[in-house]
Amino acid sequence: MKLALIGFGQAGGKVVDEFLAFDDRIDGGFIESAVAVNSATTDLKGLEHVPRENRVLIGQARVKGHGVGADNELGAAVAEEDIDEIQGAIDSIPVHEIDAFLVVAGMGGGTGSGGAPVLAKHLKRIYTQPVYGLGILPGMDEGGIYTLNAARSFQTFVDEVDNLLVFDNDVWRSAGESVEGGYDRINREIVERFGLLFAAGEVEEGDHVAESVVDSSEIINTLSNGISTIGYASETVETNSGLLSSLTGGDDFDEGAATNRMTSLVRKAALGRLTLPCDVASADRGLVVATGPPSHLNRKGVERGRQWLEDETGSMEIRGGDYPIPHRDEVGAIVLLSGVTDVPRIDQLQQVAIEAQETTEEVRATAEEDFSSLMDTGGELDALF
Ligand SMILES: Nc1nc2c(ncn2[C@@H]2O[C@H](COP(=O)(O)OP(=O)(O)OP(=O)(O)O)[C@@H](O)[C@H]2O)c(=O)[nH]1
Repeated sequence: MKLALIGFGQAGGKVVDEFLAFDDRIDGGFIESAVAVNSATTDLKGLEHVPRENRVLIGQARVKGHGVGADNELGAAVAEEDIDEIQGAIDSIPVHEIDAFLVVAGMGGGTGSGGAPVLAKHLKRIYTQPVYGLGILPGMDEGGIYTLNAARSFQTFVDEVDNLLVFDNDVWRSAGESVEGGYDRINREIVERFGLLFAAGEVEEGDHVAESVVDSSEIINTLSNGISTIGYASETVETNSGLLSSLTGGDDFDEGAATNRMTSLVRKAALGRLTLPCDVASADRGLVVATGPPSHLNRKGVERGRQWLEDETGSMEIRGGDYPIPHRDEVGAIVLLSGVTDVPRIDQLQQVAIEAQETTEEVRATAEEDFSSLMDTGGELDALF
């Protein structure tokens, strides 16, 4: 499906940059336009693939290009104040050509965490296309302010978008990895999963169209509301595209083995590491996509995988299809789980938000008490004079 990508904040911009590189690499054609929005000049300068004219600096009047320093209320305020600047870049997007907007942001910082929900609300008010979010959760060891920002803005972002796709940095960290090196690898993992999903809905005529190819309406119908997570599993295969194969006129492809392989890849994808770990059974809808060289994609395998997911989730809304990618030596299964509700990390974030709210109320109540006793003392003092 064709997307307009908008990266908000540093993480958002970097991930959008990586999406552009990925789309180019797989010849996916799923990105119509890409925009990056930030309150920090250096972050915008560091991007490689987002066109310069599509990089928007906001909040100049307040923070002079230095970022909002993890203050997500300020992030939201500068996004609201400079929404016209952002709209100026969006005006260059041929919106009638796109199937959806995707707003990408790290939930732990200030600019993206505060600004992404503001932008999503604005887009929904103006356009009829669905507006999806891709929210990146902070690692647990990043410090309280990051968790608190994520806890505060997560629900707002969910409420403003048609669906929030979630990636939890914490689950994808590797021990001993440098932060920067870690993000480069993590960003590749992000774009491979979400990119393959969106590219799946963008198979054009002449692109080896199989009967059961996934189309964008199936992705849109799966992403109906709430939050989503993605699982992915792949296996290297012999593509037999070499000289021997062209001489013998084909390969000794084993249909039964391909069916079993696909069924087990679907299970591995759903039960392995998800972008946001959750109880698979709590999903409301799902989509199974088989990717890889057309000769290795078989309908029975996808169908069995789809039925298995139906049993696991008890949902009647599990869709399935192919995304043929010629010249790839990997067969893979993408499992999109949407409307998931049993998510320990989100429960934990909600708890943090509740505690923060209670602390704020306690602080306010104590301040009010102190103030009124000060006033009483003031009254007594007045009486003395
Ligand atoms: N996956 C991933 N996460 C990142 C990356 N860079 C930062 N993050 C995460 O994003 C959060 C910080 O958000 P940023 O995007 O850096 O902050 P910002 O929105 O630019 O806001 P300010 O810097 O406060 O103005 C942290 O929780 C990091 O874990 C990245 O390249 N990839």
